[in-house]
Amino acid sequence: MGEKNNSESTIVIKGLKFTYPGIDGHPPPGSTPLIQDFNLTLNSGDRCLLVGSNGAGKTTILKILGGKHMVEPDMVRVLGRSAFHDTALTSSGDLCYLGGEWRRDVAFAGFDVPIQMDVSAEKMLFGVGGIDPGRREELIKVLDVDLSWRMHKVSDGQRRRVQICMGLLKPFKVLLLDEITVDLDVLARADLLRFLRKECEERGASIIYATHIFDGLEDWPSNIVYVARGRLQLAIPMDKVKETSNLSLMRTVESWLRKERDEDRKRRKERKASGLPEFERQFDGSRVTGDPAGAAIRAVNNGWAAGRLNSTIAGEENFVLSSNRVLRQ
Ligand SMILES: Nc1ncnc2c1ncn2[C@@H]1O[C@H](COP(=O)(O)OP(=O)(O)OP(=O)(O)O)[C@@H](O)[C@H]1O
Repeated sequence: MGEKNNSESTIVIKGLKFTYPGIDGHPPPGSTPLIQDFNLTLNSGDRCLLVGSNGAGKTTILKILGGKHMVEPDMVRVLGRSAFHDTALTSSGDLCYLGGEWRRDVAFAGFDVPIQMDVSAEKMLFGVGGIDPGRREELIKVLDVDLSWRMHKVSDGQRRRVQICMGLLKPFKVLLLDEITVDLDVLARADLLRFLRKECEERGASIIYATHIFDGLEDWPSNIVYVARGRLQLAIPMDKVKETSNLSLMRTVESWLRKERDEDRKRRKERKASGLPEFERQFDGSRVTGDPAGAAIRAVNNGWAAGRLNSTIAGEENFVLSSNRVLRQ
């Protein structure tokens, strides 16, 4: 973890920089990168908790690591290879990403399977070839899956259990989890976390887990990584966190986020006072992030685009301003 870089390193991020492309497929000219100056090394066996406020860039980082966004090959190495360019990393199951669109479909070794069709859990879990039967049995037990469940008739949490079970069938070397345990009941979550811990301790797998739910996580991570505004703020072993703070994990993270929010507010106030736009990442000609509704309204008021705005966009996350309307992403 941190600057250590040895033969056991499973993830090496060096000077990562990333900007989402605009509507023309290219980063908007002059835009500030969303992710910048990001360096991190993770070693075999690390269980890393990725924390940060909404919009900090956690999903973006996990997707880059999962090979879903292209970056220069030297910026991100997973198991010594470029996750985006080396598709064998995911198809072999060595690199596994569970999150995002995966919540709707099951992504298994590069294939997406709709999760709501009329199919039994058994068919899903036994329909995949080349799986160690012992591992499958263990996962079915850990996630307490009833093989007779019909996927279109089960609850969200039951469906999620089958999904997670599918996702973990192949013995991954690097696992990226993006807030996937939200629907699980306390028992399922605890058992899954125990299983994942064992995978790291016994097989030397590495896991990065992005979550806002700290319940039951107190003793799970070996490291914690805190990201704010796409920049790495902290990457430390959990022992260090415990040494420096006697607060619970949740309270510790809460204190970091409060400090960040107060600093953000102060910065915005200062920018406003000096006549600069309140939000740094606002209308850039094609895309609005940050406070999109506010920035979009300001952009339109300033004559940058003829907008079709109404109250329904307030509070939404992402907009593209086209020449005559605001499109929600
Ligand atoms: N496809 C996209 N195009 C443009 N900007 C995007 C896109 N996806 C996300 N963003 C922006 O990137 C920033 C980081 O988003 P990201 O989803 O990585 O944050 P996060 O830390 O995972 O947030 P949360 O905790 O809410 O899930 C946000 O400001 C968001 O608006």
